[in-house]
Amino acid sequence: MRNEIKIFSPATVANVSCGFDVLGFCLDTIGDEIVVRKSKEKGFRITRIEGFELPLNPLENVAGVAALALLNDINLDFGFEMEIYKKIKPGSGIGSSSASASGSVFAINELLGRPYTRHQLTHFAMKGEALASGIEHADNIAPALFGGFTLVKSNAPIQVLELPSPKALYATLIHPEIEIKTSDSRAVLPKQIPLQLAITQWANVGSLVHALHTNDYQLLSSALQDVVIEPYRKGLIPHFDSIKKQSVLAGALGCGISGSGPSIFALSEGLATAKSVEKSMRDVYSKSGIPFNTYVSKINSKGIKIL
Ligand SMILES: Nc1ncnc2c1ncn2[C@@H]1O[C@H](COP(=O)(O)OP(=O)(O)OP(=O)(O)O)[C@@H](O)[C@H]1O
Ligand SMILES: N[C@@H](CCO)C(=O)O
Repeated sequence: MRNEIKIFSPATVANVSCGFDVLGFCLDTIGDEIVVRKSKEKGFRITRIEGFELPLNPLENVAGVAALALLNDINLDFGFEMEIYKKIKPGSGIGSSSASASGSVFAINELLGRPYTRHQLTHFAMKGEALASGIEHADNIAPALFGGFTLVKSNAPIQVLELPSPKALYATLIHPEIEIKTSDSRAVLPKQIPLQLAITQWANVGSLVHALHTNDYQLLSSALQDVVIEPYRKGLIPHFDSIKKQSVLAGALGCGISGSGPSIFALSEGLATAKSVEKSMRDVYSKSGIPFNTYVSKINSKGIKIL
C-alpha cells in the first residue's frame, strides 16, 4: 500500500439554478492539487498551503475538519500530513472549500486501501463544509467525489444520486474577483417561500433531471431557471442581469449563479457555443473595471483524479 498520494480536486457548480442545496456538477479544468502522506505521528497536520492564505490549523481549515471526522471514526496507530496547492479562490462560488474537504478525505481513504464508500466520504467531507458555510450541505462535495451531475436526495443518511452528463454539454464560467462568503449569501435568503414559487421550482428540478436522462436540450434550457434564490442573491453580483441576457443571446441554454456566487455559470450545447458565451461574458465585464477570470470546461464525469 502506498504512503503518499497526489490528487487533483476539482471545482464544482452547486445549485445549477433550480436545485438549491441538492444539484451540482463537476468541472474539468479548474481545481486544487493536494498531496497527502502517512506520518508516524498520530492525528492530522497541514504542513503547507500555497496559492491563497488559509489557516494551517486543522480545526480552522475545512480539509482538517473533514480529515479529523474520518480519523475519529477509525482506529489507527499512525497519522497523515497534507500539502494544499490551492488554485480555486476561497469564496469564489465554485466549491473552493468543497475541493479541500472532499480531496482531503478522498486522499486519506486511498492511502488506507479504500475502507470507506463515496457516500461515507461525503458524510465526513460535509463536516468540513459546515465550517465554511455554517451548514452541512453536500451539493459541491457530491459532484467532486462522484463526478458528473449529482443530486443529493438526503443529507441524513447521506444519499447521492448520480445523474447522466450529456456529452455535448459545456460549462462557461465568469469569476468576478470579489469575495462572497457562503454564510453571507445564505443570510440574505428568506426563511419561507410562497407555494407558487415552490411549485415552479420543483417542476424545474424534475424537468432538469429528466432532460439529463433523455438528452433533451430544449427541456434542459427551460428548466435552468431559479425563481426562489436568484432574486435575493443577484444584487450581490455586479452586472448579473447583463451577463445572463448576453449569455442567452450568445446561445447558452441557461445561465445562473454558481453556488452562492459571485461566479456565474452558463451551460451550452457544444464547445463553440460555450466559447461564444465566454466572449459575451468577457465583453460585459471588460467595461466594468472589476477584475475577472473566465473558464470553459466540459463536465468532468470522474470527479477527483489521482495524479
Ligand atoms: N481549505 C480551504 N479552502 C477554501 N476555503 C477554506 C478552507 N479552509 C477554510 N476555508 C474558509 O471557507 C470560506 C470559503 O468557503 P465558501 O463556502 O464561503 O466559499 P466557496 O467554497 O468558494 O463557495 P461555494 O461553496 O459557494 O462554491 C472562507 O472563509 C475560507 O477562509
Ligand atoms: N447550496 C449552497 C452552495 C454554496 O456552498 C448555497 O447556495 O448556499
